[in-house]
Amino acid sequence: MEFSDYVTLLTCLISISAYGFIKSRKTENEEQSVHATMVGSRVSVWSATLSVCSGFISSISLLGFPAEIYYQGGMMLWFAPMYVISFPIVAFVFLPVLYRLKLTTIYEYFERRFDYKCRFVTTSLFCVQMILYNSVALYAPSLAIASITNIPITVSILITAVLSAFYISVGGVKAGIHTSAIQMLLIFLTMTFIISISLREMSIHDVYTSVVHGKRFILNDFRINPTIRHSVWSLLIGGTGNILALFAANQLSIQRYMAMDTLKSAQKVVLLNIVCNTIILVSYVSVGFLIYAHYKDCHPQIGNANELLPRFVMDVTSKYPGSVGLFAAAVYSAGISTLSASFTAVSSIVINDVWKVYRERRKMAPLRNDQVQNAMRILPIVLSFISIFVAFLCSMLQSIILQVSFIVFGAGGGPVLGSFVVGLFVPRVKEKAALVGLIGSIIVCFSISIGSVLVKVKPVALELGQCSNQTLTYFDESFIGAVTSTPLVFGLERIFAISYQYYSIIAVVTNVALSIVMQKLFELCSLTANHLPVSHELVSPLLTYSSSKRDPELEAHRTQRDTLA
Ligand SMILES: O=C(O)CCCC[C@@H]1SC[C@@H]2NC(=O)N[C@@H]21
Repeated sequence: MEFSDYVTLLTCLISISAYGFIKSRKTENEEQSVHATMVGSRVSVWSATLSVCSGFISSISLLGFPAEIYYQGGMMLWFAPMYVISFPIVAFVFLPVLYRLKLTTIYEYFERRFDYKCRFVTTSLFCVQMILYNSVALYAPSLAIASITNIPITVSILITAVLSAFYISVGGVKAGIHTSAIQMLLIFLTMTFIISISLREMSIHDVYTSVVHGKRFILNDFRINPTIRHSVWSLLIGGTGNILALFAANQLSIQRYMAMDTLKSAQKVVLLNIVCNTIILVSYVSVGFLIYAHYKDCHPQIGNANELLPRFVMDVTSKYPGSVGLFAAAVYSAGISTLSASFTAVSSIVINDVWKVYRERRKMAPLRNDQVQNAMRILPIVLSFISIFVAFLCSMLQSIILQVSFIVFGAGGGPVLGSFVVGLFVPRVKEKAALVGLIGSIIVCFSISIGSVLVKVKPVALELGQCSNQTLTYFDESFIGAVTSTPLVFGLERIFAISYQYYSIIAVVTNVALSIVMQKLFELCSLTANHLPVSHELVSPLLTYSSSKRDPELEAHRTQRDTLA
């Protein structure tokens, strides 16, 4: 990186920090309640939309998606129709319940619907999931920065962690929401810049011809084999599961929705995310295709697939002063916005679902505002130390970070989503059965995730170009989904080879099925009396609506009961 790049990088980062700081100072006295400290309040729809969008667009997506397209082709574009299916489900199926119950964290729901044990297991799972995710999210920008500067990756990891903890401890959630909105705009700007600079050296027609010739213009893999990594089905069905796990059952998103004044504005935020996520997805695909077209005659030899985009930016845009710095700022801020948001989410969970509940159960005095505010400043710092440690471990792995994070969300978020679905749609299931369903789905998902490492899937070697005899071996292991490893007992290798996109759906199906079966069993053994009805506000309005249609008397009774209450 040149001097001008360092100036651009620092200017962007300092301006974003200053903006977050000023915004948070301005509103410091506005929000003193425990609720506001943890979820923020009165944020505009656009700020919240951009911040929800940026919540899960860290450097992992920024580096991972274009590399994925470059190595495997454009199938990921099927995420766009998948967003059109999944985000409305979040907005109209899950959000109304969260709003009706005025929850600060989603885990409160599990206690109200089931019991404290269910809340405890889902809370712990969330913390483990986010600590793993944070570590990958910390490693990704550090890797990018290390590959375009002389800064060693270890130093880069430390700087990123300190900056994210700083954002939150200085400004609280509100600063996080405002800075992440600005950071999202910076990401859009940078992607547009990379695309326009690249299109100066090749025409759209050249790019199209190259990707068609290089078999990257793949959009029509309709095979139903679940071991195919990216088929239309794995991306539509499995992708929907992933989006629901991320945007309906993850506190990182929920805390942003709950910062909206009304359900309607929160729903708008979720629906606008279809637009934001589609725009950014189209930019990943365009950049992936541009990278392929640029290197079609001589592909770069890089140590790690995630270094592909930084290398391309260095090769193509470095003649424009400050452009590499702009890219570095976007990658860094993508990382920082996600990290700061997830540090806040985990801190808020530890306070609300562990500390507060512990005191309540011990009949101790409720937490004071100043205690909550101090904890919200200190906890992000503690969490960043833990993440730094795990990120150092990540730097020893040579894994594909995008896939790793989807596995973490699938195995960690899928079971929680499953319990949410059981809670909302299967009123018959009570706490004991729900807990077995939850733990069963965690065991299944973790086993598949760990097992997937054991299975070697047939690699596809692709011609790289005329400049050497290299062959392309990244990312393509499960391209055709043919399992070639030694068969395991009971044909387990087929299960372990299932596309990582399906992990959330597998978790949901396992959780729901197991909960229903166990409930039946418990009822048969009379372990759980099934007489007590579940409060109607804890089940999906869709269910109460349809049951009231069938049973108007029941609904009349409920209305009367609610009026009295
Ligand atoms: O980038 C990350 O931190 C992890 C990967 C998350 C992928 C999801 S898919 C929907 C949303 N849009 C993106 O561009 N990335 C996230």
